[in-house]
Amino acid sequence: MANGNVNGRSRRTPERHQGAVTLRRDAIPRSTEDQRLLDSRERADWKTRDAWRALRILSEFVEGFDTLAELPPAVSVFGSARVKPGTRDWELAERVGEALAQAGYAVITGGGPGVMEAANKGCTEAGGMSIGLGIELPFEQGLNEWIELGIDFRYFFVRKTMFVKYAQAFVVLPGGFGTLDELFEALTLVQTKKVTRFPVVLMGSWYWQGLIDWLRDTMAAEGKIGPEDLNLFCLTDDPIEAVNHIVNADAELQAEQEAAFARAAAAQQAAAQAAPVPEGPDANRPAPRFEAEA
Ligand SMILES: C/C(=C\CNc1ncnc2c1ncn2[C@@H]1O[C@H](COP(=O)(O)O)[C@@H](O)[C@H]1O)CO
Repeated sequence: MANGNVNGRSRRTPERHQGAVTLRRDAIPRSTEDQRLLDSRERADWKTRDAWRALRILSEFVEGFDTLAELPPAVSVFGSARVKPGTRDWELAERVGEALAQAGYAVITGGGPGVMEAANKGCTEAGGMSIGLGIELPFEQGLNEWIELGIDFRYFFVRKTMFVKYAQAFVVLPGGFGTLDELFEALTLVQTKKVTRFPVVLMGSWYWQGLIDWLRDTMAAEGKIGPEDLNLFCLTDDPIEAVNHIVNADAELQAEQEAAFARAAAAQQAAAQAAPVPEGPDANRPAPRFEAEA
C-alpha cells in the first residue's frame, strides 16, 4: 500500500508489485501470478502461455540468485503472519531475531507481518541484516518496515528455494498452514538428503508439543516415518539455545567439509605419485643417468 493524503486524512492506496512493476488501483489484476499458473485449465493457448511463464519463472530465479549470492551466513525464520505485538509469540520471535543477529547471522523471513515482522525487528535493532522474501498475494500489504533487503516473488516455489539455499538453518515459531508447509518442506528435504545437515529448530513448546507427540505416537508408530526422523528437528523455547544449536551444527559441518577436502587432496596426491611415468619427451622428467654417473 502507498500512503496518500486526502482532505487532511491519510489514505492507503492499494498497490501490487510484480517484479519491477508497481500497479495501483484499477491496474491491479484480480488474481495473482501463482493463481493464473495453477488455476489455468483452458487448452487453447495453454502451450504458448505456459512456455512464456517458464521464462518469467526463470527470470525470478535469476533475480533471486543474483540478489542473494553475497549474503552473510543467514537463518530463515518462519511463523504466523497473524500474531500481534505484545503477545508471547511476538516476543519470542523478536528475541530470536536479536540472538541470531548477535551471533552474526542475517535473518531471512517472508517479509510479512506477525512473526516475520517481529524476527526482522529483533534482528535489525540488534544491528543484524534483515531480509524479506515477500510473495504476491491477493491482499498484499507490502514488506514490513524492518526489512533492509527485500525481494517480491510471484511464485511461491521460487521463493521457497531461496529460503533453503541461502540459509544455514530454519527456526520455526508457532504458525498456520504457511508455517507448516515451510516446516515440512525443510524436513522432507533433510529426510531425503536433498540437503545435508540442515538444523531445524522448533520454538514454542506450548504450540508444538502436541504435534511432536502425534509425530512420535502416530506417524512414527505406524511406520510412516522412521524413528530417526524424529531427530531431524529440535525443540526449545530459549533463543540462546536455538542459536547455539545452529552454531554447533555449522561448526560440525565445516569440520566435516575440511576433513573431506583434506582426504580428497591426499588421495589426489597419492594418485599422482603412483601414476606411471609417461613415455616420450617430458620436461619434468629427470634426464637419464648413465651407469658411470651412479
Ligand atoms: C495473513 C496475513 C498476511 C499474509 N502475508 C504474508 N506475507 C508474507 N509471507 C506470508 C504471508 N502469509 C503467509 N506467509 C508465509 O507463510 C508463513 C506464515 O503462514 P501462516 O499460515 O500465517 O503460518 C510465513 O513464514 C511466510 O513465509 C494477514 O495479516
